[in-house]
Amino acid sequence: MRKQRFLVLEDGTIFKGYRFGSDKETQGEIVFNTAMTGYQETLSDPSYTGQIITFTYPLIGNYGINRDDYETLNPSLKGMVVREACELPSNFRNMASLDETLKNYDIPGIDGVDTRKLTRIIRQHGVLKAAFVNEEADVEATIESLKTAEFPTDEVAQVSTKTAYVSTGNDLRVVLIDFGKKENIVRELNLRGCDVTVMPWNTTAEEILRLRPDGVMLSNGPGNPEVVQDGINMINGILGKVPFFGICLGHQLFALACGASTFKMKFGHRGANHPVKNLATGKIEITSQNHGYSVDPETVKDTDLVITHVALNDGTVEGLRHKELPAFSVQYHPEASPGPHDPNYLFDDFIQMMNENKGSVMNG
Ligand SMILES: NC(=O)CC[C@H](N)C(=O)O
Repeated sequence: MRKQRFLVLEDGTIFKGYRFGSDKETQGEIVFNTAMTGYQETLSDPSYTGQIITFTYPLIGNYGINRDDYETLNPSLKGMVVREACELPSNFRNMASLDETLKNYDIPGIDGVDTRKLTRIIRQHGVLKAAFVNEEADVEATIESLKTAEFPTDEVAQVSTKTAYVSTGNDLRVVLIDFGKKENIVRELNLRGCDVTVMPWNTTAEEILRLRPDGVMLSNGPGNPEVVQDGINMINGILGKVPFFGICLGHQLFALACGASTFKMKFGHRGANHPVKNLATGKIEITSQNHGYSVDPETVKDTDLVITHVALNDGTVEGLRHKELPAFSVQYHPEASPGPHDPNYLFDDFIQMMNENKGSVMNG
C-alpha cells in the first residue's frame, strides 16, 4: 500500500496523490516545466532552489538516474510533482530510481496528480505558493498558513561555491562566476579548451581582474536578480575591462548593471522547446529555458544595450549585447543538457570575442 500525500495550493485547491522520495513535508513556490526529457538535469539545476516543480510530461523517471547528468551534486529544489513516477527504470546508464535518488537527497515527491489540471491553474493564476501535506487532518490549516507565507528569493549565496577552484584546460582562461551554476557550463567551456576558474558569487571586480582572465562567464542562478547587488557591482567593475557572457541570472544582472529593470513574470518560461528569434540573422532557435524573471524591454531603450533575441511565444527579451563593449547575454540556456543544442554557437561566439580582445589594453 503506497502512502498518500496531499498537494495544496494557496487558492485552496487540493490534489490527492502518493508519496515518493523523502517522507518530509515541504512548502515553496510551485512552477511547471514542459520538457519531455532531462528530468535529472532539471531536478539538479540550482536555479530551482526553493521551488516545487510540476513536470507536465506524464511519465518521469523511466530511464533512471545516472552519475553523469547531474547539474549539481546538491539538488536544492523543494519538491517534485508528477503524474507517474516510474518505479522500474530501464537504461544502460541507469544507477538509481527517481524514488531512491530523492530519498538520498531528502527531497519529497508526489505522484498520481492530474498535472494538466494543475498546470492550467498555474497558467491562469500565475505561480502560487504550495505545500505537500502527509495527513488529511492538516490540509485546511496548511492552506490557511500558505496565504501569509513568504518564501525567500535570495538563495544565490546558498548554492554558490564557497571557495574558488579550477577546472583545467590549456587554452583561454575564463573566470566563471557561480551564482548557482549548472555544471554543463563548465563542460561546454572545457570542451573548447578553456581553463575555467569557478569563483563565488560575491567575488569583486578587482579579484577577477587580478587573475587577468581572457573572459568572464556569468552563470545562471536562483531567485530575484534585484537582490544580487554584489553581482551587479562586480559587472559594472569589469564592463569594458574584460569580455563577458551572461546566461539567465547572469543576463538579468548584466541588464540591471547597465540601468535596465527586471520584473517577475506571471508563470515564467520552463521547458525545452521555447522558440527564440535571433534578430541579427532572423533565424529561430529552439531553446531550453528556466526563468521566472525577465528584462523589461522599455527600460533597455535608455541604456547602452541592444536587444539581440526575443521570445516568439510572448515577445519577451531573450538576449542583449552592449553597443560598444565586448559583453553579451542570453536569457535561455546554450549549455542545455540534454538539449536542444541550437544555441550552442553562443559559446563559440564567446571564444571568438575573447580571441579578438586577447592581449588588448583592456586586459592589462
Ligand atoms: N535559470 C536562471 O538563471 C533563472 C534566473 C532567475 N532566478 C529567474 O527565475 O528568472
